[in-house]
Amino acid sequence: MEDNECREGGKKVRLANTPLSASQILTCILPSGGGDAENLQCILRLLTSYGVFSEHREFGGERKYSLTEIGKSLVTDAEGLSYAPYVLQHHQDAFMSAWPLVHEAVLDPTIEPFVKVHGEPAYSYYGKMPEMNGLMRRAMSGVSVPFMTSVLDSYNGFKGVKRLVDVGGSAGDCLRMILQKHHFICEGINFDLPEVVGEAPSIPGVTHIGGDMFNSIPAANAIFMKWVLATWTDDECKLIMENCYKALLAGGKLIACEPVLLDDSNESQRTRALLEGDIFVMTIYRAKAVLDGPPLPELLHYLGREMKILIKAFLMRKILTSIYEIIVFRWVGHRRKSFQSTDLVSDIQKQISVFVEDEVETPEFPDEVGFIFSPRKASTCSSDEEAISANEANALPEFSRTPGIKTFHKDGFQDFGSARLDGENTWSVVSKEAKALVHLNENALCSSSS
Ligand SMILES: C[S@@+](CC[C@H](N)C(=O)[O-])C[C@H]1O[C@@H](n2cnc3c(N)ncnc32)[C@H](O)[C@@H]1O
Repeated sequence: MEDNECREGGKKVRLANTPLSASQILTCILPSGGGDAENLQCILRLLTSYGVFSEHREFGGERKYSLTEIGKSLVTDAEGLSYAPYVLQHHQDAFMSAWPLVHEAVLDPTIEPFVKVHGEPAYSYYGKMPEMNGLMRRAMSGVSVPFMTSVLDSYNGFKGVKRLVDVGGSAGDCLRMILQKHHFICEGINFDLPEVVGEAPSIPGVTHIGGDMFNSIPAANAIFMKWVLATWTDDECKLIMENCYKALLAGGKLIACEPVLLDDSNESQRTRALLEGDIFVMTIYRAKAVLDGPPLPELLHYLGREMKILIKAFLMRKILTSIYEIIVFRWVGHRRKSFQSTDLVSDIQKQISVFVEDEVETPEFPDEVGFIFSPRKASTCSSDEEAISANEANALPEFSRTPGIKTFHKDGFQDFGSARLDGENTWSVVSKEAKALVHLNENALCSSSS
């Protein structure tokens, strides 16, 4: 029986959020009788004080309760989705046992509290517990579907993409929604850990591929990544993003969608949700261990100047001030030689000047503006011009957590402060996209604060 259904006289009925007393609610929970309505009332009153229920009481009469908007978000909808699995997921024993060690993250940030308790990182722990992985997938579906509805209403950057990979895509809901909206995308690849995609439902147009994003990522025109980077350290983010760079075909782009902290530590629900999320990640996922790898300037040089801006933005988390940013990177011209961001968020524009590296060629890509904003002909998968060649598609680079990058430019990171912009066209596109993002963030705010 669904959470918002009840039996009355042996018949299943859907409740219309009519205020009910504790004993009426108890009858819904335990149709065959029993239970203690008084104890239930204690819980209902507390939840009312937290805004999950509204209390209705005529003078001296019985207390009755109806669901508020927050309460409704915990009730499964017609598709079987709700925020409830997310709440349950965050309160599993394995997580709760890490919280008493949260102070350890301050004393010794190199091992996250979860690892201190369980002896291994969260994702490898889930991998051995199918029920934890299952709850994680349901939790992600419940929160991602409403979020993606808002993203897809506002964000227009999938145009022209033929092959899209969702890195860390869980059960594939985000990809399903993107493909349902954008029929020109011929192929969706849901890429996640083998034990996660192994249990994912089959989705038309979507291939589930199991793997490790720290090794390699399937080739694509565009990579979508939501709520993935936020759970990794800066060093790990660099490895993931480098693998994205290797996987993207010429003209491809990375669409990263991540929660970012607000500058102001106010008491709003939104700020609290973000700050709590940050501590959750710190406790469960994100130790600050330094991986073996190339020194930062080497990697930055290898990645190119625009990637430096994103990495720098991540290193300076504070400068990002919106709840969810979509940061899009587009590779233009020749792969590896140069690439140019066209979609940086406004906050980054204001606070980080663009670093122009002399060695990086100015991209020759006259159609860049049109690439994003001009209406494109509806394309089909058979277009030779845009189809990915078999060679390209199969060119999955092998990449380990210790990449052997040799190039080193000692001044790679020092010019970040210099105030040079690289072309009016790019920046007019940037500001258009930034406006769209502001709108998107407002939508995300509405959906997150409901
Ligand atoms: C917070 S969830 C986000 C899920 C999904 N993107 C969404 O927004 O609904 C992070 C995802 O990253 C996946 N993941 C973790 N480590 C990974 C790895 N090394 N390679 C690929 N995916 C990984 C997890 O299994 C999980 O599905």
